[in-house]
Amino acid sequence: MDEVVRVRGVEIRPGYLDQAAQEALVGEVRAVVAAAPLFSPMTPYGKPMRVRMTSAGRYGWFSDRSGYRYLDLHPSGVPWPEIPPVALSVWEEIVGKERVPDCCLVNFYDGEARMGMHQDRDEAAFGWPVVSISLGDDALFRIGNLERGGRTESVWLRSGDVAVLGGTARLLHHGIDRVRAGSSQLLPKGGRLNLTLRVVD
Ligand SMILES: O=C(O)CCC(=O)C(=O)O
Ligand SMILES: [Fe+2]
Repeated sequence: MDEVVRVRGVEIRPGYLDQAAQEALVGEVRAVVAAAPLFSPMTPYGKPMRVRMTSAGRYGWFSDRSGYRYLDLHPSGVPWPEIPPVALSVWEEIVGKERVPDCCLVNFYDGEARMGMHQDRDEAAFGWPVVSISLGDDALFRIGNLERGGRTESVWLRSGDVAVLGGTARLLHHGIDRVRAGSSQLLPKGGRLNLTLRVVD
C-alpha cells in the first residue's frame, strides 16, 4: 500500500486501491460512461484510436482531424459528468486539496488495444502531475524520455495501481504496448480501464 516504485521519476504505487475501492470506482465509471458514452477519437492522421475514451470533469479530452484538444462538452453535446469520487480522493491523498483536477480521462482497452508513445501536453499547465489509476487487466506501460525515441523502460500496471507523472517526469513520453487479456476478474467482460486526472488550465 505504501510502496512506491520509481521509474525515471514516474512514481508507481502498486495496489494503491484495494479490491473494495476498485469495485466502487468501477461502479462510478459505469455511471460516467452511461452519461457520456465511450467513443473512438480520430487521430489527426485520420486513423481512429483503438482505445475508446470518455471524460469526466470541467473538460474532456478529444481528438479529430484538427488535432488534440480539450472540450467543454461531450461530442454528443451533453455535459461531462462529475469526476468519480474515488478517483478524486486518490488525487487529494497524493497531490492534495489545493487544486481539483479539471479532467478525468477514461480510457477503455480491450484485449487488442494499445496506446502509442506520446506526451501528455495538451494541458496549459505542466506544474501539476498527471495521476493515473489502472483497473482490470494488466498493461505493459512503457516509459521513455522527454525527447521522442531513445531507450525506454517498461513496467506492468495492475488493477489498483496508481502512477504519478509529475515534476521532471511530467512530460516523459509513455505508452501502453499491450494488455494481458484475462489477467483480472474485476471487469466481468474483461479489458482494462485507465483513469488519468489532469489539471488543464
Ligand atoms: O492507459 C494508461 O495507462 C496510460 C494512458 C495515457 O497515457 C493517456 O491517457 O494519456
Ligand atoms: Fe498519456
